[in-house]
Amino acid sequence: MNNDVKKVAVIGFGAMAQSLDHSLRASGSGIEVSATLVPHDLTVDHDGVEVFHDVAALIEWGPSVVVECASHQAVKNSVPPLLRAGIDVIVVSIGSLSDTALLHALEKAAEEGGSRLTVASGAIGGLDVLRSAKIAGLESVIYTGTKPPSAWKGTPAEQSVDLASLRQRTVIFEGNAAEASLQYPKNANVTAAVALAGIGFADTRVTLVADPHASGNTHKVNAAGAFGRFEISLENKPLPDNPKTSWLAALSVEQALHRHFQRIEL
Ligand SMILES: NC(=O)C1=CN([C@@H]2O[C@H](COP(=O)(O)OP(=O)(O)OC[C@H]3O[C@@H](n4cnc5c(N)ncnc54)[C@H](OP(=O)(O)O)[C@@H]3O)[C@@H](O)[C@H]2O)C=CC1
Ligand SMILES: O=C([O-])CC(=O)C(=O)O
Repeated sequence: MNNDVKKVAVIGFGAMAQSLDHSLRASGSGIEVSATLVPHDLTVDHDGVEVFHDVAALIEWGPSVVVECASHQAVKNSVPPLLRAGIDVIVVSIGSLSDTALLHALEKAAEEGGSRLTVASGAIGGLDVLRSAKIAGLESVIYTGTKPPSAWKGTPAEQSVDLASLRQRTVIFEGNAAEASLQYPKNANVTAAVALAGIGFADTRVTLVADPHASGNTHKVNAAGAFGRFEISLENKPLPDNPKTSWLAALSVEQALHRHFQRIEL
């Protein structure tokens, strides 16, 4: 891998990828999005971004790193061939990794290609603490995620509550991180990040809440283990184009990209 070549491609060009693109252009860092892999025709509102519909064509173009900002399906379909081709990938649709077979396939593809898969921290923090604490043994990890009703549109929550007429804080899901990741692929990637860093998908307890009084996306983690106790709470602002997605998730991808090109990872 030559870290001096900065041919950055993104998978998807929705709210997060566009936020990343604008932020990188404004940063003056010399790192910019130069290509995107999307499933349909798309007009990119400025020059300099090549649009691909086929992962083979993207591989041919020769990205130095690819950032997935799309979907669980994109991780499954597009990331293994990229890794096999020796291209490093940063993923943010982390809930896809609850599929153990996919995780193994990604590891095998990276081994074959001599490439590296990086999991962005996304909209959550404290993952370093969980990773360290896990070594001495974690007893419990509890995640609670709260978003305004509009963020739960198009999810299974609509089957149990009328989101439009909600007047009070309402629990829409209780279960573990494996179930949350599968049932809420656009809202519960953070539970997968917490599970992977900590006690695993089966044992990470998850509560998801729709709250008409919430102004943003709140993520809380409580953990206990041999190391002691840990509590973190984030009040994230959503991206203007997608109430489901926190701005912090886009920023986490941007910092993962900066670290990718650093000789010393700070
Ligand atoms: N780890 C974390 O904390 C977080 C992770 N996420 C993940 O990031 C993803 C992107 O978020 P966001 O940008 O806000 O979502 P958006 O829905 O705004 O954009 C996603 C874009 O990706 C495209 N897309 C979907 N599947 C594929 C595919 N297989 N190949 C190429 N493009 C594809 C979509 O196209 P189309 O519209 O045609 O479907 C859409 O344009 C989410 O779906 C979620 O999985 C989001 C928030 C937090
Ligand atoms: O962006 C967020 O606040 C969390 C999110 O959507 C996810 O974890 O999928």
